[in-house]
Amino acid sequence: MKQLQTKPQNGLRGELTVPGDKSISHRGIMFGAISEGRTILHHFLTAEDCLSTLKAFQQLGVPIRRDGQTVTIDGVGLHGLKQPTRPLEMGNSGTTTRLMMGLLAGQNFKTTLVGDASLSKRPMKRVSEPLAEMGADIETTAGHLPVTINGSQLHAVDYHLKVASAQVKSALILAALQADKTSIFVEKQPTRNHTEIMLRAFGANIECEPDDVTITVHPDPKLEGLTLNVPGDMSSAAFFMTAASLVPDSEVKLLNVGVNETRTGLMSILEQMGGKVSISNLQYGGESTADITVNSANLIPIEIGAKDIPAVIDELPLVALLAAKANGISKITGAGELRVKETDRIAVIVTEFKKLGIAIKALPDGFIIDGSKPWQVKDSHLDSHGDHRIGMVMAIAALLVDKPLTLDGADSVNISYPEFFADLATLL
Ligand SMILES: O=C(O)C1=C[C@@H](OP(=O)(O)O)[C@@H](O)[C@H](O)C1
Ligand SMILES: C=C(OP(=O)(O)O)C(=O)O
Repeated sequence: MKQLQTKPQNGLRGELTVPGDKSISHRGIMFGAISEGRTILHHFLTAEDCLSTLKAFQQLGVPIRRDGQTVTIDGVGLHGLKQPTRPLEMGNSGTTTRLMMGLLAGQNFKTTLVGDASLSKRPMKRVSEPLAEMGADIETTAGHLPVTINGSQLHAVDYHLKVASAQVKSALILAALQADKTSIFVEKQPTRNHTEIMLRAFGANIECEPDDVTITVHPDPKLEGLTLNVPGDMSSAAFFMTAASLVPDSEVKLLNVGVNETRTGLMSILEQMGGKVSISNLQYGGESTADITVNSANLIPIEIGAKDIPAVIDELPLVALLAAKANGISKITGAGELRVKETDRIAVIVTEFKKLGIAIKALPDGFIIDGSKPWQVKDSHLDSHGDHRIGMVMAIAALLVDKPLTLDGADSVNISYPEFFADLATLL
């Protein structure tokens, strides 16, 4: 049980470099592993989820060394992975599991993937079913982990995705690299596009149409290792962007954050709510970065729906917190995907916010929140429910409360942001 910092005396002030992007760190390991030659990742995210990916590829026979945040991968090529001697441990990481299902479906060996209790409850048919249309032979446990993948020759497909999910899309792209012909995928909605951007940088022939939802994948690319600086994770920066907006008298600058536009939903939402956000030092590239400065502001309520969700999917607990301090009623819909994350994030946000007396109501696919009502602590024992993002959002919420609060399961931050509490302390 951790004692949380409650209402700070002064505003939050300072500059921070947040850890490397989780999505890009996972992909850096995976794509480096299946390339020829050496890949070096700088500012790699050394959190549990990305370490699960790193260890899994070591078990697949890929030489990978890590020295702090620098990872060196001696790629074995698309056909050079080796059958592991035991099941691969996915830990808590949905991204590792789903992307690896796509990659391993086309290999010439059998693999079993296992995970922790939370991951073992998350749906895997969303990946195994479309992969089966490509000829993949995957056995799930009633749609969940453990999953056994009997690698086989895959064939090309023309497939319309049924869920707006970058993990499902990425699994299909990785399978399509190993198919007999060219595949075409059409997304329901644009989702984060790191797989497309990064695989192209490694040498894959992937075309993305201007409609942002149609992706053509040509098989059997020659992938070559490269050196990559992982940008700061927008999803981690988002905690401090929210905190700086809500704690009066704050100014926080977040350095070198990835601003890929499939990830900047929180910035647009904050702007629409009257937040004070500005960017500087914009560095264009495959994955652009910028410094983001946020000042405290009085916020107005917002309504967001399905089309807004993918670019802010992991930050929705923070949008709920912003709404809980806005001067009116906010509505978030189209976010049913939150129910199948590390926890049912709709249910746990409502449970935890109610402990602080926040006027929040669950919808099947979102929330209604009345931020005009004052908060009133009803239960001072907060709980992450083992979900890293819930633990961190409750730590930010605590900054707005003037009674002592504790957090159970604070260790869950190690999944995506082990330095979270230390970084927060530097701003106080
Ligand atoms: O592809 C990725 O790296 C991710 C995609 C998203 O999941 P879905 O694809 O399930 O939406 C996101 O929630 C997750 O944190 C990371
Ligand atoms: C949903 C998340 O990750 P994953 O799906 O990789 O477990 C997250 O980081 O919020």
